[in-house]
Amino acid sequence: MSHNVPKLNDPSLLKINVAYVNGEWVKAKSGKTFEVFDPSSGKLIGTAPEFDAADTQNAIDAAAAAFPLFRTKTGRERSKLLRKWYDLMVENSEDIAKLITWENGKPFADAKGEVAYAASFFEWFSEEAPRQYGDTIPATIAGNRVVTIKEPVGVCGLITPWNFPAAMITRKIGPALAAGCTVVAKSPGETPFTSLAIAELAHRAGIPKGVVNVISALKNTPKVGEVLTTSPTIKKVSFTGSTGVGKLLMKQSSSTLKKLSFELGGNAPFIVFNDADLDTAVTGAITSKFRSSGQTCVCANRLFIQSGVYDEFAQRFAAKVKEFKVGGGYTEGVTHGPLIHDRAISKVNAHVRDAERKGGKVIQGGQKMPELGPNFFQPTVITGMTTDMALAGEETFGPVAGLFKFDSEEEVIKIANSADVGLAGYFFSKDIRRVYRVAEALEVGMVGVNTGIISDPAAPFGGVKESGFGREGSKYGVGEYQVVKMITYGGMGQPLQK
Ligand SMILES: NC(=O)c1ccc[n+]([C@@H]2O[C@H](COP(=O)([O-])OP(=O)(O)OC[C@H]3O[C@@H](n4cnc5c(N)ncnc54)[C@H](O)[C@@H]3O)[C@@H](O)[C@H]2O)c1
Ligand SMILES: O=CCCC(=O)O
Repeated sequence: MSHNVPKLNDPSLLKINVAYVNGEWVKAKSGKTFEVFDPSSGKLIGTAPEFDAADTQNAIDAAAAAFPLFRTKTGRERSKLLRKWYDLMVENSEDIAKLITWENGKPFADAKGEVAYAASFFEWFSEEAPRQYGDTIPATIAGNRVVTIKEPVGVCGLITPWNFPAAMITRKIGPALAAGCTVVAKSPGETPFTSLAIAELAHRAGIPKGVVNVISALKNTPKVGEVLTTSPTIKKVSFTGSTGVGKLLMKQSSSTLKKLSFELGGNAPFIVFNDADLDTAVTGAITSKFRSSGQTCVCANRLFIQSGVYDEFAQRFAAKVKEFKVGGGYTEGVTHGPLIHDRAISKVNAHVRDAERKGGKVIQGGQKMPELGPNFFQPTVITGMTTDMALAGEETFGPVAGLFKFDSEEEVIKIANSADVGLAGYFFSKDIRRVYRVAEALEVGMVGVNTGIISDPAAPFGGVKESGFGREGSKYGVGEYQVVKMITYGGMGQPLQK
């Protein structure tokens, strides 16, 4: 087989034309399907069912029917199911990674890293499931006793993007199941096959029918989204994607006042102060900016370098970027794959051309790579960036690093915080007082100090401002899928005098 068509150890993990509803593999009632393409070669991978409103409603009904029993399972029982699912993810990691590379394009080594990351959410939440404690609260009213218990919020609608076809869906399903919720997960239209393979592993793990439903749509996505956000049966929507779509989904959800968690777009500042360890800063910038070819919501978008180290940083950073090998994700030695589609290429190209027009200097890359395929772009470094450029105000979501020069700490904090969004921020410094000061001053949900990698199932992931609200992973993750119920026991009498 050509390197573009991976041979799976277990071919039954590739689900063509079917989605997973109520424990069964089903087609769209209309029989309609949509095509999914390999972003490296542009070739067809296969077709997936184009679910419509009625199909989505069936999945919601299945999740609703499964909820009353699933919510009564003990935390330990739910833990065992998640643990089994985790074990199956690990056992099948090679195949899941092949699917990720095929439909997303990221290099196979990165895809394997994503599977480990994705599985780690099942592991983490299998450990959280049995430990969902309430409170005992001293009452103000004599004779009353007050306690709280945590209850699952109900049926959840989950919507995830293509950039982490495995990890975004497990980061939502893991805590939902730990809390005792049942779910309808809409897989991304660009990368449905990874999610569907994970659904097959749910089946094999013995997750009861209807608890996990994974559906697919491309053209019908807005309709499916509307059903998930307006159905009175759905009590919670968790969405990862762009800020624009987040705003629409929030508006739609207002009709039934759902509980919401939104992980939206970012525009991460990445700041290198004169006193930074430059080797660490260059390594951090490489990993933060170019992870998944710049297509992560926490990728550095604006790199602010203090004037004393600007030239040296730029030269060392560009030299590292020059060493990248761009190509198809299965090719040995390839470090960076394609972008997801031609719209992503157009946006990246527009940001580079705009920067050039306004005086920026491309010192590395800067061009499309049609010789490799339609969706490849050279990893790019631009110096002389200014705040009037498109890249400064808008997330590029691609392999372009724009270097801005700054002089003072006050100046850079002001510019960094001028964005409407606030997901991740990074900075590099060896001054302990500055480290505290700047970490506290940045208007973001997550800060990396002297590191470019912050993603960890144990750490709360989420943003502020127009990057959304809610936290995924960590000890806070399950709470997003629970409601706190307060119970007051009246007439309990006063404590006995001893
Ligand atoms: N904060 C995070 O954790 C995070 C993670 C990944 C991506 N993102 C953001 O997502 C963006 C890139 O992804 P994208 O362009 O695919 O985003 P997008 O918002 O267009 O799509 C994300 C998901 O939402 C679905 N969707 C799109 N329109 C919808 C609608 N009307 N109703 C229901 N679902 C709908 C898509 O099918 C996809 O599955 C970037 O802005 C990035 O920062 C954020
Ligand atoms: O792109 C969004 C998620 C990235 C991550 O979890 O590190």
